[in-house]
Amino acid sequence: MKYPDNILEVGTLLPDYMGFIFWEKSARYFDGTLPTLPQSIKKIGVFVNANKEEIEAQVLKHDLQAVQLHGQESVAFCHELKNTLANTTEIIKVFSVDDTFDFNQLEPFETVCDYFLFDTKGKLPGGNGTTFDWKVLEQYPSQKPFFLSGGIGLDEIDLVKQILKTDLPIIAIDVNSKFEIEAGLKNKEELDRFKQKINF
Ligand SMILES: O=C(O)c1ccccc1N[C@@H]1O[C@H](COP(=O)(O)O)[C@@H](O)[C@H]1O
Repeated sequence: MKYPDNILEVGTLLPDYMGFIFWEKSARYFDGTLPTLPQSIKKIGVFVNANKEEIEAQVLKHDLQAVQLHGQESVAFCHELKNTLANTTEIIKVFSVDDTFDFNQLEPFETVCDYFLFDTKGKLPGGNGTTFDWKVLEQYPSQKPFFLSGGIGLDEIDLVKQILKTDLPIIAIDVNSKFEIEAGLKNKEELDRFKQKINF
C-alpha cells in the first residue's frame, strides 16, 4: 500500500494485516505518512536487508506491529532484532521458494521469528507476481504458522480454498501485485471479491 486515500479505502475491508514497503528500489516504496487505520489492522513494514536501526526507526515512526524481512537476513540478525523490538513487534521471516526449496533451512529460524512467509523465488526480492507450486508445502516440517504469498490473485481462488482445507498452519493469505491498478494502488472491489470468496 502506498497512497493514503487508497490505504483508508482498503482499510474498510478490515484485513488482518496491511503492508508497507520500505525498500527504496520498489515501485511500491512507502515514504509518506500513514493515515489512521482501524486498530484491528496490524501494520507490517516490509524490509530487504535493512539494518536494525532503520527497521527500529520505521517501527517507531509508523507504529508498526510487524516487520516482514524479505531479504537474506540471518538467524543472528532476527534474534538481535527480536530483542531490540522487545518482543512487541511480530517478526515475519520470508523465504523465497522454488521446486528445490530445502525446508531444513527453516529450523534455526524457529525461535527467532513469529511467522514464516513463503513467497515465490524470482528476479526481485518480492512483488514478482508469480506463484510457486504449493505442492512443495507438503514437505513443510514445522508447526509454525505461515503466510502464503507470491502472485496470488482472483485466478487462484479455488487453489486457495483447497489449500486452506489442508492441515497446513496457514495464518494469512498475502496478496499484492495481482490486485493493483498501478504499483501500490490496490483495487478495493477486487480485494473485496477475493475476501468474500475465500471467506478466511
Ligand atoms: O512488492 C514489492 O515491490 C516488494 C519489494 C521487495 C520485497 C517485497 C515486496 N513485496 C512483497 O512480495 C510478496 C509477494 O508479492 P506478489 O503477490 O508476488 O506481488 C508480498 O509479501 C509483498 O508484500
